Amino acid sequence: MMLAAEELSFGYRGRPVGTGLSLALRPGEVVALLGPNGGGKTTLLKTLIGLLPPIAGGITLDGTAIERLAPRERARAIGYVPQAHGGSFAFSVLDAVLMGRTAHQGLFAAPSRRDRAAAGAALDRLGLGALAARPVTEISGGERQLAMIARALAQEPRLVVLDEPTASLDFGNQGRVMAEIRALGAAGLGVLFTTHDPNQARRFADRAVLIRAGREVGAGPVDRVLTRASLEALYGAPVEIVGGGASEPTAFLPGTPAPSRS
Ligand SMILES: Nc1ncnc2c1ncn2[C@@H]1O[C@H](COP(=O)(O)OP(=O)(O)OP(=O)(O)O)[C@@H](O)[C@H]1O
Repeated sequence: MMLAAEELSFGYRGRPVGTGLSLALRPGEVVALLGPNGGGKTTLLKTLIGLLPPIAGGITLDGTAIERLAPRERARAIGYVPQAHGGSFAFSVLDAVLMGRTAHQGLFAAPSRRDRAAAGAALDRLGLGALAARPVTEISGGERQLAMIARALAQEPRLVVLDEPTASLDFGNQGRVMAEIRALGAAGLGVLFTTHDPNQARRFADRAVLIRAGREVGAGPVDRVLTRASLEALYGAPVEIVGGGASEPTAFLPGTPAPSRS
């Protein structure tokens, strides 16, 4: 399944955020979307999945205009993990994940055995099995974020769109979630995620799209697009590059180094 946007203008009523943006997400491909705060990443994601109407331009899923698909068809095709937020109702973790199955169920139908199996598998995959019965209001922010990812996976979508999926996660869980995202790509899903960490994009994504003030300023394979110069231009701030020897990994560091402390 392919998601494509052509010459998209997007934004809110009376407040355009971005223009002239074209982007394609193909099966088996992991794409990272990077850019400064307020640059339009979340607005673009919401537009791509049909939560916000485009101001101009078109979005298609396998060639069909997205607005011609019923919300249920869209929900089956694309899993969406919004940016982490605090307040929610005291559903159990399992029930929250089961809600990802809504697009597969009949109206008001109780979850089927298949729904429960998909939810259980998604919980186990993210290491949340032991938390299944806990209210989502009584788990940590990071655990809630993992539960939201499990909910999107329980949906068994063909494409997954994630807004800062590792924002509140500890170092170990960042690695676990990114490995999971990589695995989704390897399993043939198209994955689009936003991140503020170019190292994460470089390590786990195939392609990167850079947006600034709602306009694309770079797109292509991560090794080509993510350079010191492109990141300094993207964020308008100095970036240092470390490593990069023959067998050494390269990493980007924000800012300039502190003066020697010795
Ligand atoms: N509901 C809204 N109504 C009107 N304007 C909004 C709304 N939400 C966000 N904006 C504005 O749209 C612009 C883009 O915001 P958006 O959240 O898409 O940026 P972002 O790149 O995701 O930022 P961040 O990295 O800080 O999450 C900003 O100027 C923001 O103030």
